[in-house]
Amino acid sequence: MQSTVRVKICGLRTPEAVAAAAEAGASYVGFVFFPRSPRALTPDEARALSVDVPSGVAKVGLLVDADDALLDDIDRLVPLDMLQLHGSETPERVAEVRTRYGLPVMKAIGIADAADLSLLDDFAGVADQILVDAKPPTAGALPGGNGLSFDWRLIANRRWSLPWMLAGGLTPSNVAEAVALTGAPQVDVSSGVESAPGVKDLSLIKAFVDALR
Ligand SMILES: O=C(O)c1ccccc1NCC(=O)[C@H](O)[C@H](O)COP(=O)(O)O
Repeated sequence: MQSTVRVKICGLRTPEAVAAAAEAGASYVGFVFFPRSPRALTPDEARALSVDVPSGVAKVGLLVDADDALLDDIDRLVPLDMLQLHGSETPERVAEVRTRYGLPVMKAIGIADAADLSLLDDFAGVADQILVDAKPPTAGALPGGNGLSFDWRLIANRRWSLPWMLAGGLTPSNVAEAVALTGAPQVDVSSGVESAPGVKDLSLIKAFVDALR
């Protein structure tokens, strides 16, 4: 299958994983700045890793309800191309972050059932992209990166007002089906290319991208 689907590999922590993502053909790499995550990086660690990202591959910083102090640190140290806001940020906060840091913002929206779909429209005209992810299973779970899918039929045939990316429980085995069903122009994966939480498997990264080609 020939495909132009753009891929984001999220939660990278080593130069080897960054190289594997770039060599496989990923368009984006994601750095997680959420201390409770097994994939968390400090701004200094992300700065060191960003040197290994080839030009043409966008560096995305993932944050969860971050305050300006953390964002200021990251902005000072890490040459990011996009911010991914993965908490309960409001449209007003998204607009504020976008203006303050001068970077495109991708807002993550968690979907569990049809009632959640209206949230997708709340960020039109505010965010640059929407990341459509599975809603976290419980209040204490990580806000994302749980390897869980939602019912893709909920967004099949949807008309989108913003560029968007599909996430949540994607793997080398199911990503082609997910794209066929939803028409996703872009996909994002973390757990599905790991051998353990926070440990990327280089062959799974390649298999994931190859599954779309
Ligand atoms: O990855 C994390 O640990 C994480 C922590 C807090 C918020 C979001 C997080 N990850 C989100 C992602 O990696 C992706 O954007 C996406 O949700 C895919 O996750 P997965 O289902 O693991 O492929």
